[in-house]
Amino acid sequence: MPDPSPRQRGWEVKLVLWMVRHPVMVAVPAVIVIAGQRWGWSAVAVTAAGLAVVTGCWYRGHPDTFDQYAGPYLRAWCRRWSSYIGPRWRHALRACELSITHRKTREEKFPRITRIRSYSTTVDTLHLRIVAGQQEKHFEAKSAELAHALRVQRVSVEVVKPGVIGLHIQRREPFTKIIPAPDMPQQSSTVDLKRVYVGETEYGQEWRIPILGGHLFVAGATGAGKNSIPLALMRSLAPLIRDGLVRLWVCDPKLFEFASATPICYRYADTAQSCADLIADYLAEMQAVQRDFADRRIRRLSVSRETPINVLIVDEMAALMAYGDYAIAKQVRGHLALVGSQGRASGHTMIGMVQEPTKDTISIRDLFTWRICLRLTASNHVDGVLGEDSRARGARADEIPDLAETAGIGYVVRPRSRLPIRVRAAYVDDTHIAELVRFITESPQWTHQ
Ligand SMILES: Nc1ncnc2c1ncn2[C@@H]1O[C@H](COP(=O)(O)OP(=O)(O)OP(=O)(O)O)[C@@H](O)[C@H]1O
Repeated sequence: MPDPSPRQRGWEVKLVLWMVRHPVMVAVPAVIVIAGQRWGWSAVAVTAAGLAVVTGCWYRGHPDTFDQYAGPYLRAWCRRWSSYIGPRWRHALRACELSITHRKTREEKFPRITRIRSYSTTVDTLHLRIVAGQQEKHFEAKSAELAHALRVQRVSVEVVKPGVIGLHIQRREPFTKIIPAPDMPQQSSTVDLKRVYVGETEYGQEWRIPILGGHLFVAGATGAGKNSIPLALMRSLAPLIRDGLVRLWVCDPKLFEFASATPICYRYADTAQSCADLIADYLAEMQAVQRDFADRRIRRLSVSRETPINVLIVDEMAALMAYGDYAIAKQVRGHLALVGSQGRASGHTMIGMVQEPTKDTISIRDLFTWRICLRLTASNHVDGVLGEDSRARGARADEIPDLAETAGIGYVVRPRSRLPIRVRAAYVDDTHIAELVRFITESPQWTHQ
């Protein structure tokens, strides 16, 4: 490597590099000028007006295709030149100490935006080629300051590839409306067990989670809307419950949340002792299935009436595992640890809900494969639920306001990039539960109990 020169790169070289990086910004004016000189300016104006009319008709006439194919690019283009334009962008980065000054030339170097996408009206995704000497941790540490400097609500950070990071910029609250309860599919075969509908993501896409091959942990302060997650799953799985392919084992120590769904539960318990008994039976059933699989040399579950998926829903886990009677808590802790560590392959899935997700209250926290973090009261609980540094990367679950309008809003972490994504569960109220119970119990296939 040569020694750094005290001279800066020439302006004409910078201009050429800018033109190479922004070919569209060079090509469009060039085409307009050439076309204007060749066919006349009125022809250019008529063509431009025609294009605007066609785009307008597409926008108004076919929102589905427009929002999918054209919307993200057009919005991103507008944002590029309105929000992330050079001086404004550089000012924000400089204010947050996210630029690097060359030791000799004193030239400031800024991470360069290589890509912008606006998949929804509320969230922009930027790819940045960072300057040598920077890493994603610098951006994580400054994400709150950067959000203020850009006048947006939240900035999340992910690594895209070496030297390139992604910034996900939430401009305003994406969830201003309640997400309607999931439709109940008519046929079991139409439900993909690896992608069961629960709600929506901040990108305006469906939020789906697997129900087979792991366990689900839902953390949220009181009133955060934890129950909407298992209830939304129950509606999405309705035909499988009806056909005996999914069996629900529900521990409801609060005596309230799932009471109206009792008719469709395979087992239901609402006192500490009966919940402990239910969990003991669930474990015994799991071990019987495992023995049977071992005898028959079965290595993979094929879902059928004989070998259904067993879903154990434990509301308010801390009440059973930490706060209540010592002997019951000890038994429940041991049994749930076995379910958590061994239930995957035999189709024994656990959904645990908790208000205070500390390691002391929920000793088996790490056995859960998928985690959802709704509104929490303490910032240091967020990493405990979603994994190390999740809050720094943008999962600000403790900043979700404690309001009825924000119930069901939370974060999940994208498995590969570990990017926190804001999500909202669909809202299932008493009438939807009654409809679910009727759908299942009034069907001739219902032979569960
Ligand atoms: N997904 C949702 N969308 C909109 N509102 C919701 C949603 N889920 C719940 N709510 C509202 O928030 C209230 C509290 O929800 P819920 O009882 O599920 O919270 P919780 O987290 O289980 O609280 P607790 O632990 O105290 O039982 C509900 O009565 C409902 O009005």
